[in-house]
Amino acid sequence: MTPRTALTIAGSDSGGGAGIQADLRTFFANGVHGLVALTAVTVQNSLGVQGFTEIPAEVVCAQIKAVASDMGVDAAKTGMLATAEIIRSVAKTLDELGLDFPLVVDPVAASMTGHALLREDALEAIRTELFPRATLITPNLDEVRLLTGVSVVDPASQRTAADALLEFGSRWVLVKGGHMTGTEDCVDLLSDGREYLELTGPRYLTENTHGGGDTLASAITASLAKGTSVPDAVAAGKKFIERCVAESYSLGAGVGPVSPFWVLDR
Ligand SMILES: Nc1ncnc2c1ncn2[C@@H]1O[C@H](COP(=O)(O)OP(=O)(O)O)[C@@H](O)[C@H]1O
Ligand SMILES: Cc1ncc(COP(=O)(O)O)c(N)n1
Repeated sequence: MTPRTALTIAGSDSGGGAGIQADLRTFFANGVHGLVALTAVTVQNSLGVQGFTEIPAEVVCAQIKAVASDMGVDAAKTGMLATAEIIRSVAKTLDELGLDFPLVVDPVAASMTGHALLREDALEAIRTELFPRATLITPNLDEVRLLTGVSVVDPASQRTAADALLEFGSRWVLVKGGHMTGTEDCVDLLSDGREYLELTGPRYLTENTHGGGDTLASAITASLAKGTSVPDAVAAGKKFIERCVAESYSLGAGVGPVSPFWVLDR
């Protein structure tokens, strides 16, 4: 049977733990066919990002159009978008395609090692060009602070942040709580402004969470590609990432990747 398709518009991680590498293995693990529009080539390993080169915006858009016109896209996600020009061109291309599929926007600004993955002022372009077109946005707490100025430290400020982010025009927001310190559990808050759903899971004691945000967003995108509702897709994604964090591993001298290998024993 032909599987559903999910498109990732994102950068390559030479270390294989984040970016399109994480997206493709997550799509595979969740039974959807992965399509790719590459935005940038990063030079990175477990210690950080040494640099990146962006792909010309017209080539990014040509990749999207090539797969959409021939194979069809059931859901899409964006990760590292590198420049404001790429962001504006992707938004225009999605409009030209009619955007008749769910879009998950992970507003990736920097790697977890603190290295910029966006040229200056490009986060503002994600906010104005992509958030209004998004079914769901999935910022982490650093991105929440950059986008809204809200520092999330507890459930009340997480809710304030969700409300502030929804003002930017996405249908749903997931405020990820992985970086909330001093909490026993990892709580992500999903909201559309009417419902506020807390997704709570254990916090595993590991430093090896490289690629966690990409893996969560692509697991959600895979479920959306199969026609699942946003709350159910996010709940399934949270369960998936939890297991990937639990089974993460050390590789290199720095931060190791989350791991979807457990699906092979399912
Ligand atoms: N130590 C951990 N144990 C369990 N789940 C985690 C852990 N760290 C992050 N997560 C989960 O992984 C996902 C990614 O979260 P987060 O770390 O906040 O974002 P990002 O990877 O984009 O920085 C979230 O669902 C979060 O709850
Ligand atoms: C190409 C690419 N995309 C995304 C990330 C973010 O992942 P993380 O926050 O785990 O470093 C990354 N490091 N590289």
